[in-house]
Amino acid sequence: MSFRTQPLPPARLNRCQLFGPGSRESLFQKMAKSAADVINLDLEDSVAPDDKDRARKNIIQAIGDIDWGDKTLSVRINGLDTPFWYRDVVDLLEQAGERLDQIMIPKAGNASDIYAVDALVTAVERAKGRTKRIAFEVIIESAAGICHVEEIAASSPRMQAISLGAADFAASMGMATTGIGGTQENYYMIREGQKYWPDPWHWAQTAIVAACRTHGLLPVDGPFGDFSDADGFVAQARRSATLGMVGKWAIHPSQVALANEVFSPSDAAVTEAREILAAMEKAKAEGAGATVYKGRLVDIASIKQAEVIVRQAELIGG
Ligand SMILES: CC(C)(COP(=O)(O)OP(=O)(O)OC[C@H]1O[C@@H](n2cnc3c(N)ncnc32)[C@H](O)[C@@H]1OP(=O)(O)O)[C@@H](O)C(=O)NCCC(=O)NCCSC(=O)C[C@H](O)C(=O)O
Ligand SMILES: [Mg+2]
Repeated sequence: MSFRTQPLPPARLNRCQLFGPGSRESLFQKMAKSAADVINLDLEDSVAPDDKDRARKNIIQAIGDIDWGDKTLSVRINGLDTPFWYRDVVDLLEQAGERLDQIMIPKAGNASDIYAVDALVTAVERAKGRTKRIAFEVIIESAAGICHVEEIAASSPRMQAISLGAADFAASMGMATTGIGGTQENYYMIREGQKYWPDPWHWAQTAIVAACRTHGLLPVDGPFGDFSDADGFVAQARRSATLGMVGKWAIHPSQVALANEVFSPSDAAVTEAREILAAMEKAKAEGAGATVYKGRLVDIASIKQAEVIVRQAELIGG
């Protein structure tokens, strides 16, 4: 273990982030009543340029008017390459109530992007005497973003989470697909005549997980575009969970329960984790650093693995 110990991420649930366009205010109440842990009201790519002003007004009003319960409430601002983002930040921070928790910064390319938003947010917070510090979540969705993911993760104390945005990422990388996440038909290997489809998002996800874990942030898998394909969504989410991601976006309400299910440890997994912790307590009391549980080795590293599952279960209330 390095001299610097690994920081824990924010202790909050982030199993599902439900998105909805800021221009479709009829969805807001339904989003608030959903089972998603995080709500992302969008000002960016799901809102047409001519609708940006109206969407901003809708969102500012809804932040105060709607009962968002105990959800994390986040607004995705426009990218720093647009003329919209500064107005998003200024209007939100000047006019929206303290219920707003987080700003999502899309298409981050390097730490300076986060620095710029931080400077503006800090100035408006001070000018308006806002008492709650707005948190940041960032989307990695470009070649530059993935190259600089570690400096982005370290860029500001406001940082809480990083997501992979598969659609823009694919475009920026020049990937030959129009799919948003999931298996890609032409990304396959052949062994003894059998096709096998590896995961083209795997390496980017792993880079995001490593950067997040190094800096105590929540790594999140982004959108899965084909909301009629529940099996495909679940397979993608399970791969992400196995790699260490804590949740996934939903771009349709049908995906919320699927994400919550995948990113909540099963009762059997929690029971097993607690049994491993108990077995290791017993081993420690007997002066041993390792023992056998259900015929397999468990040791001090197993304690940390089991604690990941138990911590998540405790957050959920299990
Ligand atoms: C995808 C949609 C446009 C589909 O909308 P719609 O045609 O209305 O869906 P349905 O008729 O199937 O809806 C069934 C009921 O569910 C309600 N509904 C629909 N969407 C939502 C929602 N997001 N939250 C809550 N409730 C929702 C409908 O009103 C129906 O209700 P009822 O009539 O009472 O039964 C739409 O789902 C949508 O706009 N989704 C979000 C799109 C979005 O925000 N996209 C941005 C994120 S993805 C992205 O940006 C890519 C990323 O950056 C990257 O680069 O990868
Ligand atoms: Mg995008």
